[in-house]
Amino acid sequence: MMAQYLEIKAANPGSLLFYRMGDFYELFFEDAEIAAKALGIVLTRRGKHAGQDIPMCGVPVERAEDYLNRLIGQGHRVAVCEQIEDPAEARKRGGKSVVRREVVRLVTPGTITEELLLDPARANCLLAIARAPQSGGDFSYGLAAVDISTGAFTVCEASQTALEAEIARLDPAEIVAPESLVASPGFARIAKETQRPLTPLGREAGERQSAELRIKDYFGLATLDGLGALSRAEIAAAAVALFYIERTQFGARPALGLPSRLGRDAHMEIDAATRANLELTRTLAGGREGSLIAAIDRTVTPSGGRLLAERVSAPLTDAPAILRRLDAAAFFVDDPALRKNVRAQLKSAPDLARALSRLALGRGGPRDLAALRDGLAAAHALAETLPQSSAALPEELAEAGAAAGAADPTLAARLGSALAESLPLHRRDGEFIRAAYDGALDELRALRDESRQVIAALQARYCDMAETKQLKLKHNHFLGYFIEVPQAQGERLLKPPYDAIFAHRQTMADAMRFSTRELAELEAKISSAADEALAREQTIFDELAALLLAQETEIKRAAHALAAIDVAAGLAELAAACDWTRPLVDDSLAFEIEAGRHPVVEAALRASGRVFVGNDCALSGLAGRGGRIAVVTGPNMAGKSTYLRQNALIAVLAQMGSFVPAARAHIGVVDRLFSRVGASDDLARGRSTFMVEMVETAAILNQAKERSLVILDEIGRGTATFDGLSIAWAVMEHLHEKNRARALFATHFHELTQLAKRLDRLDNLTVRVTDWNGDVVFLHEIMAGAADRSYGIQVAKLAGLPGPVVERARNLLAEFEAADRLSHVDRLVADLPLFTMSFAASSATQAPAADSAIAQAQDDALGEAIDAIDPDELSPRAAIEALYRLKQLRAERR
Ligand SMILES: Nc1ncnc2c1ncn2[C@@H]1O[C@H](COP(=O)(O)OP(=O)(O)OP(=O)(O)O)[C@@H](O)[C@H]1O
Repeated sequence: MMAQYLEIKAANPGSLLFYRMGDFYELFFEDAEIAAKALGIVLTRRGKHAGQDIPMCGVPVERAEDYLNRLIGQGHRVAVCEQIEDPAEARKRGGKSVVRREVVRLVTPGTITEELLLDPARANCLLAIARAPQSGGDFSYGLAAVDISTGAFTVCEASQTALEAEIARLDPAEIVAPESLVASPGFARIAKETQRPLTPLGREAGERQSAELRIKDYFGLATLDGLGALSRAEIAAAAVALFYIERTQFGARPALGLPSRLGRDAHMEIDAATRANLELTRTLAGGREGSLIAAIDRTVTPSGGRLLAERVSAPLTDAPAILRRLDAAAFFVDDPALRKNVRAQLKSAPDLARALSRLALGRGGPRDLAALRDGLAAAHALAETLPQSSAALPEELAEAGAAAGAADPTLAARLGSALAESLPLHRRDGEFIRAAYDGALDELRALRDESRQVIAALQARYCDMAETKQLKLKHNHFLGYFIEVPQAQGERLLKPPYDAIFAHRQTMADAMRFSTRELAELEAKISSAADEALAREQTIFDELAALLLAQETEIKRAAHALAAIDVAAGLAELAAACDWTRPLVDDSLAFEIEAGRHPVVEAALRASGRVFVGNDCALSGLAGRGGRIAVVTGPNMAGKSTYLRQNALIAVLAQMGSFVPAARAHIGVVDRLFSRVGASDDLARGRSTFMVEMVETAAILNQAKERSLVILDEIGRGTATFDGLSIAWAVMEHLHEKNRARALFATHFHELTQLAKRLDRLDNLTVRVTDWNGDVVFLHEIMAGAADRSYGIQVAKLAGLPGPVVERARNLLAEFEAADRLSHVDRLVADLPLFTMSFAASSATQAPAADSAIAQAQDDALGEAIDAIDPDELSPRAAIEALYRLKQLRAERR
């Protein structure tokens, strides 16, 4: 057995091996040590290998999902190895034969389908990445995102700079990529930053020649033309995803939809840092509570919740598409009665897509059939309810309504008549088909049950025959049916004439057990009828599953339609309950918010009986001229960060197709959102607060454009005052002159407000506070102008700093203010050349540090170019071209 174990283990490196032995999955050697620690279960020893004890631990098969869940949650992968023959078969081959076993599945974070292992509110995305060289020496990355639990399959393409943001949008549970890509320095850095499990795949996964073939083969297509114009990188990524799925599922084929392509610019680009800062789908601490999604989620189905999360993560950039979604939400806002009705119907709709996927993988159970029964019934009911509205249905809902009714309406009824009232978890337990559904099954069950009744009646007869009233008929797994009598009676039955009828089976401490030929015959009849009934039920299960899978496309469409209706109705519910308004979204550079609020802070304040003060924001600009920048000054705790974030969130909400928390909002589509908010150390990655801040600021200055929205909170505060002020100053000039993005900039450097004198698209805003008996009172109102002072000392007093410290600080402040820092700044504003001029001068003479940064980038480019060459795949001509390119890169380096 150990030889077999070691062979299977060697064939599945990188995974913990769950080795099936009877009712347990056992783990051995290092696997046992890892699992025992991870699961908190007992580590034992069994036998010896190479003279050493073999560490071992095990988990019962019945509870394996629970343990798998915990292992996957901790980032492990598990190979599940089953017995694939009956132990009796093995015995026939000889006493020492080992039961045949095979790994039937690799369980990895990105390929799970079990309800217990999945988060109902989140998609479980497996992300495959591949890259293809482009003319000019750059690379293009293909990303294929597959959710096996629902069959969703999308592909898109990204440049090196956009790759990180795309990964953050997809929020994968696991990333897979060909080994050669994982080893390349540029990719390795990005992959590490994502902190997601990364699985490198062997050379065959990324082979370009076979990529198209793999996709055609999986989907039974003659050509890929029907999928739209997929790029080479996208085809490669899709093929990598399919390669990995086939490898982990061992022949079982998840019911995947055809890969659908997302245009490069279809979504607002939001990098990982901005997502984290704005707490879109989880808070900085990592939880859902307190995030934007938690504040706006009013959906009533798991798939609706997942679609909403997907939309929050990927706001659209196409104004007509945004309007379509807004129309759907507005329709439900305007018809509260219909909304209520629709939401009530949705509540009874279980997770159609996930149940269907489990069935397709052969992992479904009776409850998945029931989910399809209820889900399809709800879908048909909704398809009938929607058109009953008095107003015309908006396009999105009309399409969803039609899709909801697309699956064969007899399916739900068929399942309804087939399935029993209460259902077991596993199909192997049987008893899930209703009586009178299938004649053959009814007969087998009757045979089994009649024999059981005959047995029950036997007890009285055997009492007479054995001349005792103390005889009982019992059943256990080991003996089957047997007769039990007390010891003294048993002794009697061992003797004639009784021994001719009663055959001794077992002697217990105070009882004896017997059998009879009649009992054995009846037992055989029961068990064969029970076995046959169970087999018949399995056949019926397979027939029902096949019927459902034949309608796979229609059911998936219905599932998606339910989710879309749920999202629209949920957003309408939110808008109505919280008094949100429909934003005006177009292709201008507008950004006009009236009385905007922060959805999460407002909800928190409301919960404690306080009111959020709405604030306006005007950043509109003209194409070619760029948007406006607002510099917000004001005391600590006044509400600057809240104001900055709320405006970014309003843009996200509007572009995902939601109403917004404002009295009025006009937003010209934002194509990239950047935020640098709050300070957070990233010691795990070896970066200080200031370094993180500068890296994120650098990304913004290098990438923001006219259509971007930029939120900068207290840039430069993590270093010495004048360094910080100088950096903040230069950053603002760059934003105004070069990036020209719409931007909000909160700062404690009051000196920066002077810049409004020189930069025409810059406005100063401040948050109103009043001084009441020496204490600061926050009014949270944003108004034009600059703060006269920081009130830092008053806030420190509020926070409970000891009185003498506060007093001393007051005196020091008075002295510092006397030193008159401001007048110095006034001079600066008048004297310093504007950024554009200094920029022109400085780009002529590159600083040495910049030189070395460029050289470093060129080294990287050279390295990447070498990495991209796959000698086995090069034609002679491509080889020559590659050589020229390398020489050229080297020449540039000199
Ligand atoms: N518009 C508002 N209406 C009501 N309360 C608000 C509003 N804005 C902010 N607050 C309250 O003020 C608190 C502080 O806000 P915020 O963190 O935005 O201040 P800040 O000016 O950025 O402070 P600091 O400069 O110290 O970072 C919030 O937690 C919230 O309770």
